[in-house]
Amino acid sequence: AAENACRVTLGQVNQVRPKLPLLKILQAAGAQGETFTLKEVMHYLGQYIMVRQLYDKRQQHMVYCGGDQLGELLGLESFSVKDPSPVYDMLKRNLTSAAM
Ligand SMILES: C[C@@H](c1ccc(Cl)cc1)n1cnc(-c2ccccc2)c1-c1c(C(=O)NCCN2CCN(C3CCCCC3)CC2)[nH]c2cc(Cl)ccc12
Repeated sequence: AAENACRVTLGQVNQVRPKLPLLKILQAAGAQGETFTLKEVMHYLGQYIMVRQLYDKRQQHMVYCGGDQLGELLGLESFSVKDPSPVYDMLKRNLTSAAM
C-alpha cells in the first residue's frame, strides 16, 4: 500500500539478512550489523577466506573449506572461485530479504 511504499527508502531495497550461521562467518571477517547488500556479503566472505587462509597458496582459485564453518554451510570440502554456483546456492539457503 502507499504508506508502506514510502517507508522503504532506495538505500534499503537491496539489503539481505543473513541467517545466523552465515552472519557469524561475516562477523568473523569484520562485518558489523545484520543486513547487507549482496556485494558486501561477497566481500566479507572473500575476506573470511583470506583471513582463515582457506585458499591454496599455489592454486589461488582453489578454496579448501572442509573442517571450517564455511565448508559446513556450503556442504563442500573445496571449491574453485571460478565456479560460483555452490556459493550462490548456499546464499539462497542462508539469506532472507531485509526489505519490510
Ligand atoms: C571474483 C571474486 C569472486 C566473488 C564471489 C564468488 Cl562466489 C567467486 C569469486 N573472487 C575472485 N577471487 C576471490 C578470492 C580468491 C581467493 C581468496 C579470496 C577471494 C574472489 C572472492 C571474493 C572477492 O570479494 N573478491 C575480491 C577480489 N579478490 C581477488 C582475489 N584476491 C586474493 C586471491 C588469493 C591471493 C590473495 C588475494 C582477493 C581479492 N569474494 C569471495 C567469496 C567467496 Cl565465497 C569465494 C570467492 C570470493
